[in-house]
Amino acid sequence: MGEAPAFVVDDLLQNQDGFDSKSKGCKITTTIGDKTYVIGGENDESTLSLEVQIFDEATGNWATPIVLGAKPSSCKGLSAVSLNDDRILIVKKGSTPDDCIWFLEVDTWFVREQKKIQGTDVVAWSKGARGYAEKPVVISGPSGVGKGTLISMLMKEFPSMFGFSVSHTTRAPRCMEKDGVHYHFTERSVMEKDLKDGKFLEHALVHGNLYGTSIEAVEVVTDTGKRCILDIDVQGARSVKASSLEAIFIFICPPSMEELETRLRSRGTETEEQILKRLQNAKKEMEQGQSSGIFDHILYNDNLDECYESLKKLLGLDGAAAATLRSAPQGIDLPADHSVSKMDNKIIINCGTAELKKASKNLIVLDVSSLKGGAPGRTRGLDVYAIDSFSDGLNGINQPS
Ligand SMILES: Nc1nc2c(ncn2[C@@H]2O[C@H](COP(=O)(O)OP(=O)(O)O)[C@@H](O)[C@H]2O)c(=O)[nH]1
Ligand SMILES: Nc1ncnc2c1ncn2[C@@H]1O[C@H](COP(=O)(O)OP(=O)(O)O)[C@@H](O)[C@H]1O
Repeated sequence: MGEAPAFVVDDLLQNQDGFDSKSKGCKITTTIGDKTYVIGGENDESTLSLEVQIFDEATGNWATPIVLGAKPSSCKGLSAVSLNDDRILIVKKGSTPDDCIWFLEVDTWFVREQKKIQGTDVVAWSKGARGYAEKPVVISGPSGVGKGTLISMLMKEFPSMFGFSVSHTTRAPRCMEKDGVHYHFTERSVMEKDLKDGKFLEHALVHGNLYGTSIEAVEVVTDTGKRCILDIDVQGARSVKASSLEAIFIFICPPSMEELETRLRSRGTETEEQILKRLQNAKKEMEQGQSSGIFDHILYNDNLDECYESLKKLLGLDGAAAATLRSAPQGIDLPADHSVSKMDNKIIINCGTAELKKASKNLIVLDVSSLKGGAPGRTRGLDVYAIDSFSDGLNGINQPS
């Protein structure tokens, strides 16, 4: 339990209507229900770190929660607004355009689940990203069915469109596999610690080894504007389905178990013992893949070229527009000097800069009505535009520039 900073107690005694966050010194407080979240901590003279403490009004106690997700870097100041009582939108002052909007999730589905697992207070950071990235693609299927082959074909034909989520695994590398490219080959103790620290979107024990998708593995792909491909087993697909990562789920089936065995053996990467284990697990995976309701599409990989064409078709890549280059998602350019308020689903950022005033655009609006995703991972769907507060008033909000 933490010590209550004196000024925060003062703040807690005052109530403001409408705008629910207050700042004092280097910290900001936001009250949701019985709990007040105190965000910020002095780093040095000019920067703040984003520590989190919780004051529970019902018990009068202070708590330092477990903080999941990649934490925002230090900044020069903060503004905060609570959204839907389950997350706090944070605007970091004086930060780069792609790093100024963050969400501290305090009661989202993910946080509630983590609270149950950890048995204590949990909050989770999620970085805000403008616009939408196309849904990630989850590909599952038994060992040797051709998942890797199909994914390689897709990445070769559409290198600017797809990026591979590089998983962590405790299994040993095969002779052609490169660390950081095919997998992050990891010591079991290291991976277990990272799992405990909440760095993974999902993980599973497969064929006797740990495999997992780190949050970062998905984010590094999505941040480049590419569509993320995950090659994971059925257990992992189930976890992703339950998470905030909205994805397309595809299960690949072999034409027969005999053919699956032939492919596994001819690949020549496993020992006899490993092959037998994979074949045994394949039966279970086939049953789950076809009956669990997780998968949106089931493809049969009999003839490779035909299966690849079907895969492209269901990803919308069979037309002329298929090779269109995707651009990276844009950041949000906020000046250091600004104040923040809230109106329904719109966050109004008043930018007092001379440059913006000259251009008659001194209010920036963040429309948060269509947020998608969230911890673990990015919060997408932020719509951002500038308006002229003097001539349009706030009625001008519906005039995106
Ligand atoms: N849950 C989960 N499964 C994974 C992950 N990465 C790989 N797998 C699955 O682990 C299984 C074994 O993969 P691998 O050792 O590369 O063997 P292969 O499938 O025979 O090529 C496959 O079903 C993969 O889809 C991951 O990050 N999470
Ligand atoms: N349709 C297919 N017909 C014949 N061989 C295939 C086909 N698809 C993949 N293969 C071969 O089967 C083996 C296993 O494929 P791979 O992509 O490594 O499977 P997975 O990633 O699902 O374990 C590889 O040697 C690959 O070249």
